[in-house]
Amino acid sequence: MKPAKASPVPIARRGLMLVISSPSGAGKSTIARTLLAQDSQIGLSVSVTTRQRRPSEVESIHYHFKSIREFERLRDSDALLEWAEVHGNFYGTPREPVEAAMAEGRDMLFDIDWQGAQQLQEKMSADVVSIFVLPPTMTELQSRLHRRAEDSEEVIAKRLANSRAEIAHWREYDYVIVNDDLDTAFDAVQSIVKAERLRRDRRHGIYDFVTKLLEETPVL
Ligand SMILES: Nc1ncnc2c1ncn2[C@@H]1O[C@H](COP(=O)(O)OP(=O)(O)OP(=O)(O)O)[C@@H](O)[C@H]1O
Ligand SMILES: Nc1nc2c(ncn2[C@@H]2O[C@H](COP(=O)(O)O)[C@@H](O)[C@H]2O)c(=O)[nH]1
Repeated sequence: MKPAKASPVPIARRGLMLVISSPSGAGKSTIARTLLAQDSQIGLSVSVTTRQRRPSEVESIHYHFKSIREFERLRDSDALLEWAEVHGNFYGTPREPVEAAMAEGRDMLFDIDWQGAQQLQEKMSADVVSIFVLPPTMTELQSRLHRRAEDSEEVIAKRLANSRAEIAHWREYDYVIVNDDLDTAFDAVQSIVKAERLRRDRRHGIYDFVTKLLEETPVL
């Protein structure tokens, strides 16, 4: 009897999950914004948070601002792909937009902390590409938080106090970049995205090739 021919199941090309983390003030949101402005193929995952809105922030563009009760309702109904308490507030990634983007092969950017990065890595490691951004010095980190002038002295002090513990997670990331000169740091991120897309597309191309190869009927 002839062995049954393997019937390969075609896989759709999935989107990249680009995770960017850093201690507060190192510049990840600045880099993320520039990337989103220059690369229309990447969408931003807009998080939910219980933090107070900053004067410069717009609802549903920067965050979905929620009460603690609303956040808990989302978390408890499994509507968040990951969540964490960061600097005394809750933050989480809405699940539905991410699953839709991945299934449609659209790339997504996540500006989330190391706890969120760990959770995405555990759940969707094949799709995750993670980047950790370091400040050039701790003094410059402090200056950037002051120059940004968006948070109170108390909040800045708390974020600086947390920065060393956050930096300790740098080894868990695929790439680590130092954001000294912004253009140089941005170039590095762009190169990472380009290389990872090539890797993903090549893997996908090889999959299609192998699928066709196995479908061939051998001439005996
Ligand atoms: N390379 C750089 N040189 C000088 N200033 C920078 C550089 N990168 C970012 N900044 C400035 O530093 C401040 C903090 O940047 P940003 O808000 O992007 O930090 P962040 O890492 O996203 O912080 P948070 O986690 O608190 O959101 C901003 O005022 C930004 O304009
Ligand atoms: N685990 C998650 N962390 C998140 C999310 N959204 C943002 N963040 C991180 O929180 C801190 C503080 O952000 P800020 O806007 O208050 O300065 C920063 O490290 C963000 O990356 C999330 O959905 N999940």
